[in-house]
Amino acid sequence: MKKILITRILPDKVLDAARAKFDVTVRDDVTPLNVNEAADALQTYDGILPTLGDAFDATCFEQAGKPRCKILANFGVGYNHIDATAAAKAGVFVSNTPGAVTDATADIAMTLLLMTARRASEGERITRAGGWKGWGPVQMLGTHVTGKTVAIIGMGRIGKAIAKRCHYGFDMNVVFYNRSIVQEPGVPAEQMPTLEAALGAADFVVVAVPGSKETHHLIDGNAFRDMKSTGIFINISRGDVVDEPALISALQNKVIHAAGLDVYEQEPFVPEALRALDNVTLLPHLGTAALEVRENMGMMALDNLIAALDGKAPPNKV
Ligand SMILES: NC(=O)C1=CN([C@@H]2O[C@H](COP(=O)(O)OP(=O)(O)OC[C@H]3O[C@@H](n4cnc5c(N)ncnc54)[C@H](OP(=O)(O)O)[C@@H]3O)[C@@H](O)[C@H]2O)C=CC1
Ligand SMILES: O=CC(=O)O
Repeated sequence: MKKILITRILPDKVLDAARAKFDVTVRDDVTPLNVNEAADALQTYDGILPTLGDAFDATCFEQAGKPRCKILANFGVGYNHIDATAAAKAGVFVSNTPGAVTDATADIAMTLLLMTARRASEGERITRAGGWKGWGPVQMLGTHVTGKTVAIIGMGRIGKAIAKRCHYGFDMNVVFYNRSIVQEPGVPAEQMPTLEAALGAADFVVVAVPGSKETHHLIDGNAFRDMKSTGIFINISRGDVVDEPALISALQNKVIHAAGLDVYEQEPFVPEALRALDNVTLLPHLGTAALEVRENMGMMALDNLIAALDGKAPPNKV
């Protein structure tokens, strides 16, 4: 039986399906594999089902030499923790789970957008603490969402699903910035020629690009200065797409109005300065956290792994 490593506990449905085919080791830990552990896994297992943050970087492939492993079947669409070029050189397939994550992640973007605009987490904290003294017409006034302009940065699968929700659900005007021309944004939407133009046009900015060398700190201090001072910033992509200290400074100095975040530069570390701010909504990377979604992601990753260990190209090879 082929030996595989699953680097986090997955839903039972996925683990049962994996155990029916393979000799499975499941790592019972929520911290990512470090470089040494990742290199060791490449030498020990025929296939690996890694996820967020597991350090399959260039150093790990150098360390592993000629690996036993044939595939890194990533659990998730974002694979910025894997050096796909180094993997290809080492003869290791890399696959991901596109599509399985799209709607759930778009829903979390909308959750953040609404919660932040309407000060929902702040209100919840007050209510839970017994601090609500009664309804008042000028109490806890937030930002109205319907009819406003949203700028989507990265108009791929998730960006388009967010655009659909904004346009059809909230009558919002959609503009976007994307690396290449998008022929079919899925809703009436204007592609902006520059990031600056998109940021400047919007009441809400939602970031949905992949993490990569190219997108590292794409959103920096200048980007926040390009936004309206009433603007609300949402990030569901990867933490390091945003310069976090610049975001904190922009919030503290009222360069922008508020922010809603699902991802952070050094997860699970969330800076105290961010946690101290009332005008931010902070979620613990909940984008795909729904059982059916995690099952679908797992089964998709497993299909990729099975294909590669049968000597075929995985269906979702990146
Ligand atoms: N919070 C969470 O739990 C989740 C987060 N994610 C994150 O969301 C990301 C996006 O996923 P998905 O929509 O499926 O990916 P896609 O590949 O479908 O979309 C990414 C889009 O970003 C664009 N893009 C890439 N680089 C740049 C750039 N430098 N400037 C502007 N646009 C750029 C791409 O443009 P082009 O057309 O040129 O390629 C593409 O349209 C994932 O990579 C992952 O990091 C995903 C799932 C859950
Ligand atoms: O962050 C999750 C992913 O699928 O990427």
